[in-house]
Amino acid sequence: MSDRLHYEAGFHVSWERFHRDARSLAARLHGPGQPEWKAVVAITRGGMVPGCIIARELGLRVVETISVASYAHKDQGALQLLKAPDAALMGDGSGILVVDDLVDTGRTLAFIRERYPKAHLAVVYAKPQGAALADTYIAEVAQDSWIYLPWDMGLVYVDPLTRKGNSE
Ligand SMILES: O=P(O)(O)OC[C@H]1O[C@H](OP(=O)(O)OP(=O)(O)O)[C@H](O)[C@@H]1O
Ligand SMILES: O=c1[nH]c(=O)c2nc[nH]c2[nH]1
Ligand SMILES: [Mg+2]
Repeated sequence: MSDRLHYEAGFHVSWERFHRDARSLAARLHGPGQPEWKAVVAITRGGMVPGCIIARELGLRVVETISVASYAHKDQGALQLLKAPDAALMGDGSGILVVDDLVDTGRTLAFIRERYPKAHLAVVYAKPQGAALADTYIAEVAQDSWIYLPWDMGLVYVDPLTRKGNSE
């Protein structure tokens, strides 16, 4: 059963909105005062979509991935690195833009921060519990809301509020 069933509300994000918000994130990471970014590192899988949009906006051709999995089974709370980015590229994270779609509890970003303390951690959406772990984010979403991302949804028929006006 998915975690999302335990959330009070839903925050549904269309492709158009996600693209706009990811572009806003890119704009915040660009310009005076911002470092010359060496690379975008997307946290798979959700970070690959904003990672692509940001790399395009900022003209960055070096794009890496990091894959982190949570294992609730044996060791609850433990995260495991399934795929590390290139160590020579990463160093301590200086000049590296790590991108994810969202931060919720903050466990994923805390794991990344521990390994790459100087990296810039950028996410599109942040829930209050994990927001402080992100260096930059675009919109805050309530902790009790499940964020429905466009690649997890499809178009469906919705019943009208009333049957009035329909011939039987
Ligand atoms: O702040 P946290 O509580 O750690 O949660 C945030 C992470 O959870 C989701 O990824 P998930 O691990 O579900 O994998 P996915 O990106 O492959 O969907 C989301 O994309 C973030 O990476
Ligand atoms: O699609 C998602 N929406 C969320 O709100 C969330 N929180 C953790 N992981 C998540 N994935
Ligand atoms: Mg993810």
